[in-house]
Amino acid sequence: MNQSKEQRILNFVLQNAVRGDPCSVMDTIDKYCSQKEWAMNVGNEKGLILDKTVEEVNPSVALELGTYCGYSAVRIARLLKAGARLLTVEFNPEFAAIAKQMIEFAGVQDKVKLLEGPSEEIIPQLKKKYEVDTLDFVFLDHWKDRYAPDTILLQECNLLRKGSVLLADNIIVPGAPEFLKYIRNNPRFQCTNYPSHLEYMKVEDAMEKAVFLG
Ligand SMILES: CCCNc1ncnc2c1ncn2[C@@H]1O[C@H](/C=C/CNC(=O)c2cc(-c3ccc(F)cc3)cc(O)c2O)[C@H](C)[C@H]1O
Ligand SMILES: [Mg+2]
Repeated sequence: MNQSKEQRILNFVLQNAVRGDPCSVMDTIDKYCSQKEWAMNVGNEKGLILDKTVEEVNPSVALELGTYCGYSAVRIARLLKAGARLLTVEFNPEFAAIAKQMIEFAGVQDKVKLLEGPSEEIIPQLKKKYEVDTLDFVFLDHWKDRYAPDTILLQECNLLRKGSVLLADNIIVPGAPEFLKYIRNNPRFQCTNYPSHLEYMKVEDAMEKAVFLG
């Protein structure tokens, strides 16, 4: 059976990146996806906005919704302090398997826990099953129509505290209109928009940061 694009990306990393070097893994994925096959990794331009936000928050517990190939999991995990952890959620078994290998090759597996399943099932389990008190940082990059319901679910599950930071990808392309409407009209969130470009393209995109005010 012929390989998937995601398998080709992983193979390119395994053959060309430096094992144990997260930046080498990120650069190799970006090289492949800009020169050979486009893929929906957050990429290096929006990745810098992600980096700055993670460094600013310096989270002890971070959550990512939508692991895909693991590019942003590697990107986030490389910046985490000793003892901090990233929980990343992916419901497609093929992508979860690829991301697991990507995360291990990058050498950040000790900081990352990949949770396989749909976010609407995993989020309510975070406190009891995954020993989470509250989340310091959440990166939303899964199906765009799920950003708003999952943000509501995070609140219902008492997983946000005063100062928790949400960062959402793809505010312009593909767009997350319901999320924007919800978060920008909600007095419990302080929102900031970060204009950028779609990964590997000259198309405008943006990220939205939303700080929970408690
Ligand atoms: C219902 C279950 C919800 N719960 C879930 N629970 C767990 N995992 C979930 C859930 N919902 C989805 N996932 C996983 O997350 C990933 C999904 C990621 C989705 N990302 C996009 O669609 C996108 C598109 C473009 C784009 C831009 C321009 C174009 F022309 C084409 C494409 C660019 C971008 O940066 C993008 O992030 C992964 C594929 C999928 O299995
Ligand atoms: Mg995205």
